Amino acid sequence: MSAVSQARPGSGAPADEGLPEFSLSSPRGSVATRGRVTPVAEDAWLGLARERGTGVVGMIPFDPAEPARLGVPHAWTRTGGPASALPSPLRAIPRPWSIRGADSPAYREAVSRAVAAVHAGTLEKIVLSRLLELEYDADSPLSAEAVHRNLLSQHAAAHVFSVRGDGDEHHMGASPELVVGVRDGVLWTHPLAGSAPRPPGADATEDTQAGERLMRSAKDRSEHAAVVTDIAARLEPLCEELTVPAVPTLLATPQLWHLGTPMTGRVRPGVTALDAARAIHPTPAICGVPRGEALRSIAELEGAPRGFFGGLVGWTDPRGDGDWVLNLRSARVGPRAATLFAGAGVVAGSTARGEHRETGVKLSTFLAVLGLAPVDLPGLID
Ligand SMILES: C=C(O[C@@H]1C=C(C(=O)O)C=C[C@H]1O)C(=O)O
Repeated sequence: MSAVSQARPGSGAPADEGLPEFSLSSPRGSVATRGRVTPVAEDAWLGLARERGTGVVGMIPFDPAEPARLGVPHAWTRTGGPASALPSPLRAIPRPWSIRGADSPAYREAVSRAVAAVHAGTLEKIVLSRLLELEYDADSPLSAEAVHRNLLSQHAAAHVFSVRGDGDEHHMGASPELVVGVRDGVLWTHPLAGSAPRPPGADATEDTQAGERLMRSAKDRSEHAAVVTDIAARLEPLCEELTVPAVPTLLATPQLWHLGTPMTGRVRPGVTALDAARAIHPTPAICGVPRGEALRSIAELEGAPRGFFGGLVGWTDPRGDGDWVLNLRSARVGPRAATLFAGAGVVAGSTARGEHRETGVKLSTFLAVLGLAPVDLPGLID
C-alpha cells in the first residue's frame, strides 16, 4: 500500500498523527514523547520536568545565538535500545514532481571561495552545506510517518529522530553523529569528520580498501584533528577526566566511511548532557575553525540560514542523563515538500568537485529513505 492511499479523505494531509511530537531512537537508548509537549525556556525546564517525571526534549539551531526550541512532555517512553528492534518492510513513498538542487553550481562556487579563504589564512576549516528540494503533488502527499518508518528500517545503527516543527512539518533524519551522551555522569562524544563514499555494489575488499584510503588521507586526517582538538579543549573545564584517543577509527554508514574519535569522560557534578552539548556546539564537524570566522563565512557563502539543520536534536532528564545528536542526513518533511540538507568540511586540500560529490553522497542517505537513488537525480554526485 502506498502512503498516498493512507491520506485522510478530503484533507490532503498524510496519516502522520501516529508520530510523537519528539522521538530519538538509537542503539544507546530511545525517547519518544507521549501527548503534548509544553514549550519552555532553556534555563527553566527542570521544575516542570521533575513534576512530570520526564525531561527536556527538542532542537538547538546551528547558530548558537538563535533561540532553541525546547519543551517538557507530559509523559515519555524511554527504552534501553532502539525504538523498534524488528525490521519492518519499507513503506512506499510517492515520487516528487519537482527536484531542485541536484547539481549545484552555486555550491561549487561557494566551495571555491572557501578554499581561497583557507589559502589566504583567514580560515583553517569551514563546513559548507547545500539543500535539495523535492516537491510532491497534492494528490500524492508525503507521509511523515512512512518516512519515519523507513528511517528506522534502513538505519538501525543511527540516531533516528523525528521532531514536529512549524505547521505540518517534521524535522527528521538518521544522524551518524553523537555530540554528547551522558549516563550517570559518564560522558560520551563521537565526533566525525573526514569522509569517503562506500563504492555502491562493491565487494568487501573494495569497500575495506576505500576505508583504509580514508585512514591514510592526510587531508581527511587534518580535517579530523581540527575537530578533536577543539572539542577536547571545550570539554576540559566541564570534565573531571577525559580520554581522547590519539588516532581516529572508522565508522561506516550504509553510504559512507567516516573518521571518528570516540571520547569518554566524567562530567563534574551538576553538569548535564544539555550543558555539555551547549558547551561544544557548533563543533568544527559542522562549523569550522576558528569558530567566529567560520560562522560569519557560512552566513555569507550559503544561500539561506541553516535554521535547525546542522543543529542539535536531543533530550536531557533531571539527573543530567541525555543524548544530543547532530541534525544531519536529515530533511524537513511536509506533505507537499521535503528539503534535504548536507554539508562537507573544506580544508586546504579540498576541491569544489570533491565536496559537491561528497555532499551528493550524503544527500543520497535521505533520498534512499524516500525511495530515490542517485540515478534519479542527474548531476547529484558529480
Ligand atoms: C555536514 C555533514 O556531515 C559532517 C561532516 C563530515 C565531513 O566533512 O567529513 C562528516 C560527518 C559529519 O560531521 C552532513 O552530513 O551534512
